[in-house]
Amino acid sequence: MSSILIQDVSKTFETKDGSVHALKNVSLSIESGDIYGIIGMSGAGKSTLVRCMNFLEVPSEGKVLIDGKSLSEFSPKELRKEREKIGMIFQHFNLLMQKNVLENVCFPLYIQGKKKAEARAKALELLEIVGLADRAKAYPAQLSGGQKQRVAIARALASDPQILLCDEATSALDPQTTSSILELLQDINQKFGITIVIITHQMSVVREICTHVAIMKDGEVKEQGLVEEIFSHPKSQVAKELISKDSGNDVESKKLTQSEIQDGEIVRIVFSENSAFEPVIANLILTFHEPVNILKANTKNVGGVAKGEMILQFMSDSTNVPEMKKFLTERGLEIGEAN
Ligand SMILES: Nc1ncnc2c1ncn2[C@@H]1O[C@H](COP(=O)(O)OP(=O)(O)OP(=O)(O)O)[C@@H](O)[C@H]1O
Repeated sequence: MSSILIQDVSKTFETKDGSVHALKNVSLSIESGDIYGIIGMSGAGKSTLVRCMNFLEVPSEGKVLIDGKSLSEFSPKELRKEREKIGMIFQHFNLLMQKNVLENVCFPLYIQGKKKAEARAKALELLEIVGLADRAKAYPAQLSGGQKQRVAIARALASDPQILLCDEATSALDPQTTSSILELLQDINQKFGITIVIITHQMSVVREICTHVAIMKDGEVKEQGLVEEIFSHPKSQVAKELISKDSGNDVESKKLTQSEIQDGEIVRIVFSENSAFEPVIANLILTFHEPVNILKANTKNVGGVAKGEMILQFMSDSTNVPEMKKFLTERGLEIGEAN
């Protein structure tokens, strides 16, 4: 397992049209075993940041430390060795189209100096792990996008990496295939303890598997922390925007018109990491035998638990409101005033 520490990293590209400040004083701490999401819109600096993590891009300023060792202090030979610890997968898979699946996975093993038989045995083991052992003889052109990404993952695992960097690895895939690739990445993280960094522009990818997230805009990290915490209490404007654009809303945001709103008390409830794993609102209604208006709901399924917020309105003549609020707080929901 390996940790990555990014300290005050800036990266400036000099172009004929002037300087491009792709990263501005970025600091991140990715712990061993994390699945860490880096999210932001196009041009935010995500790819540049992830390329700095293995020094494919050398920062203009600041340090990158892997397991406490600064990459800038390595000799070119040591850096090559260190890079073997860091696998990478990409949006367009980058497979060798003239080679079959088995030979694609063998390729990094040959570069490490492994003999053909040994390389093939290991490649087959890896293909087994990614669920493609039966396609070893196929060529990339004969595979679906999801299968190609599985081959790329097997190839990335060939050098027994401790870190796997995934640059928009699911962006070219449909939602169902995306989920199956994310499941595979989660499996790999758990089975082999590999630290995974996922670059994406889709919040749904972050909430499906990431433990932590950094939200980038204009070369800066605007917000970072635990995924659950950021989904429950986004602070930055960009986090709020990304969460509201997340197409995976389990409950559609619905605003009732003024005429539909009666004059009962209105509260804002927040589902957080402490919230109960149960259909809380349904149980509230069943327990108190009275209706509750859901004026607005913006909840999402984060790792199987509801996260987000709702605006609720109690019946205007209800005498149960204090007890109903108690019911909600006992289930780990936060209650505040709706504004
Ligand atoms: N080699 C380069 N030379 C000049 N400018 C670059 C270079 N690489 C990246 N940039 C610029 O740096 C900024 C950040 O780019 P980067 O690719 O890191 O963003 P991103 O968030 O990964 O975007 P995308 O999702 O579109 O790939 C952009 O303005 C980009 O044009």
